[in-house]
Amino acid sequence: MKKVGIVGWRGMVGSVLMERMSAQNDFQKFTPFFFTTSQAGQTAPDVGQGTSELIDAFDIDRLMDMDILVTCQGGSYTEAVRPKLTERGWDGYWIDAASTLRMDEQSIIVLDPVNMPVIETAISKGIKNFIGGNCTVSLMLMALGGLFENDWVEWLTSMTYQAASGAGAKNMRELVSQMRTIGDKAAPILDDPASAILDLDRTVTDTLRSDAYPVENWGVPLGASLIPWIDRAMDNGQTREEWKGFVETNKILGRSDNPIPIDGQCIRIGSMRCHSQAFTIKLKKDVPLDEINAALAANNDWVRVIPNNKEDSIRDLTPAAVTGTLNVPVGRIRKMNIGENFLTAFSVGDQLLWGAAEPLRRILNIIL
Ligand SMILES: NC(=O)C1=CN([C@@H]2O[C@H](COP(=O)(O)OP(=O)(O)OC[C@H]3O[C@@H](n4cnc5c(N)ncnc54)[C@H](OP(=O)(O)O)[C@@H]3O)[C@@H](O)[C@H]2O)C=CC1
Ligand SMILES: N[C@@H](CC(=O)OP(=O)(O)O)C(=O)O
Repeated sequence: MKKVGIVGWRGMVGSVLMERMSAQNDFQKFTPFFFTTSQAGQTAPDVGQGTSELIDAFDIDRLMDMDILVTCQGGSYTEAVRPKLTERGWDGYWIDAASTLRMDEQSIIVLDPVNMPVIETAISKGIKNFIGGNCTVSLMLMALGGLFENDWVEWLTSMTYQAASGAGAKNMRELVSQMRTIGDKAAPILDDPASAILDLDRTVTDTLRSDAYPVENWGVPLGASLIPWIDRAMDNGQTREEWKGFVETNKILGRSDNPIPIDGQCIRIGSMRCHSQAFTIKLKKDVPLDEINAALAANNDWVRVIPNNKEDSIRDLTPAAVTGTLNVPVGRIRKMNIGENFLTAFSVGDQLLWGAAEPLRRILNIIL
């Protein structure tokens, strides 16, 4: 059996990956070795193959002994360790959640329901770095894969509503703690049915602006507000999250030489782990809506086309409905007033599953 080293298994993405791998019996297919940057010598998780010790994740000799390394440890770990393994001539497969190597020529961004041919070509050419894509990009492609597969997209904008989990575990906790603070401060007014609505509103606003509101991680209120900025600034006014939409999508589709223009605005909202996106899509031709719906639904096993009516949309096309599942609903699909070649749609997806862990466990299985 192949030896697979797993780094970052107890972080947020790593924990979701471990859950999925256990649920799918992946650990029966290889011999796992668990690495750590901080707990070497402590007991490793027992995934059905007995107990073992955690190995130092900076021990290059031990890493070199692995056939495949899977890391959810983050970009600084990748930067510190991957070059050392290359220098020492390690020939194994590197599977990584971090963005560091995504645009590297020696790497492929993996999303096999969408780019299996690109992955197969890469494996046959001897590519060894297989990197999970940006969550927003992967979820957009899972939702709209049918349009790209048919080469109908001339250009696309994506306006996002991104969950707290994309910023990490501490930020998720802080969002809930912000919600609690609002609830606590508003409770006396809320509990009095005769209270004036403007008193309630003023109390919430005062809470948002007060020192009691916890903003250590977000820097500003997210609960009962939003944050119109994700990741760092690029020179052209985009954020890096917005930049990834163009470069990563085209790399995943294997069309970096003939890219589809993609841009938009990425916004943080107060959902826990589901990213949502509203699309404006310029089609290359006037494709009838029933053909569009059929192509979207047929693209992969997880996309769900939601009929464009109130009942279905508010029930099935929300973070509350999707969180913790692999379903990627896409709905609110219609031609826009501005012309028959203009399509709008809205999608939701769990950013820790298809947005992070699932493409990694699937590429591991493909390589095995
Ligand atoms: N968050 C996301 O939505 C996405 C993240 N990614 C990428 O995945 C990588 C990892 O992200 P994420 O999972 O959010 O990182 P986390 O911060 O949750 O975990 C990273 C590491 O922190 C260490 N750690 C220290 N204290 C704790 C603790 N109390 N509980 C758990 N782990 C702890 C662990 O390493 P050790 O055991 O060695 O101490 C762990 O592997 C990043 O590169 C990120 O860019 C990719 C797609 C989406
Ligand atoms: N940037 C994403 C999460 C993430 O980790 O993205 P990336 O893997 O591209 O760094 C978000 O904040 O929602």
